[in-house]
Amino acid sequence: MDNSVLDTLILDLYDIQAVKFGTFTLKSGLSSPIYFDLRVIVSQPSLMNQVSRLLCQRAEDAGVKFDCVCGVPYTALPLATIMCSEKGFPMLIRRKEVKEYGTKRLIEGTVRPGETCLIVEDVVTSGGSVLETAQVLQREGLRITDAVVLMDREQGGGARLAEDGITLHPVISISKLLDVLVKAGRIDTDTAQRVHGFIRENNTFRPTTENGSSAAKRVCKELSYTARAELPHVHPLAARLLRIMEEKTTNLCVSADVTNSEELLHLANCLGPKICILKTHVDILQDFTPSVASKLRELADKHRFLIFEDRKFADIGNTVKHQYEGGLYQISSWAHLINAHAVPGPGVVKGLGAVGKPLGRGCLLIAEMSSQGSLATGSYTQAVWKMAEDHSDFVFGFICGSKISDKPEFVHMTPGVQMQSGGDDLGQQYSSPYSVIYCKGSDVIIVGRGILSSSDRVAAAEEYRCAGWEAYMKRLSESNQ
Ligand SMILES: O=c1ccn([C@@H]2O[C@H](COP(=O)(O)O)[C@@H](O)[C@H]2O)c(=O)[nH]1
Repeated sequence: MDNSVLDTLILDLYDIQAVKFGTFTLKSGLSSPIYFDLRVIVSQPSLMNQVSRLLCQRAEDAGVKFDCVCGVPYTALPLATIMCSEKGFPMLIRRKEVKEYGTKRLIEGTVRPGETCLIVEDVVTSGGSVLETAQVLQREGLRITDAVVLMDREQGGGARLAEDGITLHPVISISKLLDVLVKAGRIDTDTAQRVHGFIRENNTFRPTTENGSSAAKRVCKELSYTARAELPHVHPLAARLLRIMEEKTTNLCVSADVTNSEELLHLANCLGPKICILKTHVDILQDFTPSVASKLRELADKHRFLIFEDRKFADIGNTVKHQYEGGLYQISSWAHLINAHAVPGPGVVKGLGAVGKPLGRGCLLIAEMSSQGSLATGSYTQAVWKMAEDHSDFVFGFICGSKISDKPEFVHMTPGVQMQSGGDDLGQQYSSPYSVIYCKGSDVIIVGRGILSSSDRVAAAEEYRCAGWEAYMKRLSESNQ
């Protein structure tokens, strides 16, 4: 890339106040001696064209191969548009909010699962915005390997993205920017030193190591479900589930969210051959009786699936013991597995375990949720992972959006699955089976309305079974090549 072109661009950016020096409070609360506001370039058509050309050139010089382009909303959207218009690349648009009507899609444009999408961004600090967009695209089955960015603040974004297999290609680094501005006399060396110091002291990157480092995930060879069932420390119920999955070639859990017992039993009988787990919300049944539970158990034996009562226990140990064992539903007497929130602390697992362990039951911890704005992220998810590790005699897996533990004994189950990504009016967010199993490394897809709202539920379940299984086979064969 021609240095004089970059130097002129840097000076132009400074002159239109796209880069400012002083004291600025960032979104994170940090006080920064430098601030970028690249939004102002939308009013400078020739600069927009130049930046877009340089972004294309950066990708080209790095030999990046891609099929389509997506800009991180909002500043990079017009940049991506110009790149695509100039070079004839197909473009995708990421929505930040799901529409409340129409298709409810998060990505507009023609998505072809398996294709590679190049991400375009204006400024990268921690890499968080690029990752967020990458995750939405991955949920649609796209591969994300590279991102081009106009300005890298050199605060760890590149390293963070590399952990997720994304190479960052910056047109300008902050060091280069400071050099050019000092040489041109736009700022003095003290200002440049202050910024250098701030950047050094505020690196946002902390390598993830123990709980689900994606870098580690990629280098590990993957074990088949059967091989995992044979591991010495695997929970007996996890082993049973993994064997069922391999024998029936299914990683589909159907979420039987119906309100009538007859319909529930009918579903269990006709979808039984296609599924490894039937998930219930027993408290939405209008007519539950203990005989419904016994009939469900008979069907589970007949078709070889496990029953998962999605009760999401979240109280102190003593209370959850009663909720699990007693009351109207006597869940522990018929559900092979249950789940719990980690919010109350380890007491919730201890209480449930006191009831479930003697019966050979198992528990999943809710590490992440599929709903928009979920608070179960980041350090909370890590704490859940730790709680599972500490109680692996009862907890054998997670409800999560993607694989969070590298331990093959743990089973990862993901709700919010439909063939088309998007969501509902109440915040549910959907990813495809391919994205959940192949891209995100989860083990089981949990599908409710994707199947229940079909006029032919058996055919729909077969479609999901095939999609989930094929994604698993592809992941397995590629990881063992
Ligand atoms: O994070 C979560 C945890 C649980 N669920 C449950 O899964 C199903 C999803 O139903 P769809 O019709 O496929 O949306 C439902 O029973 C939820 O309670 C979840 O969606 N997300």
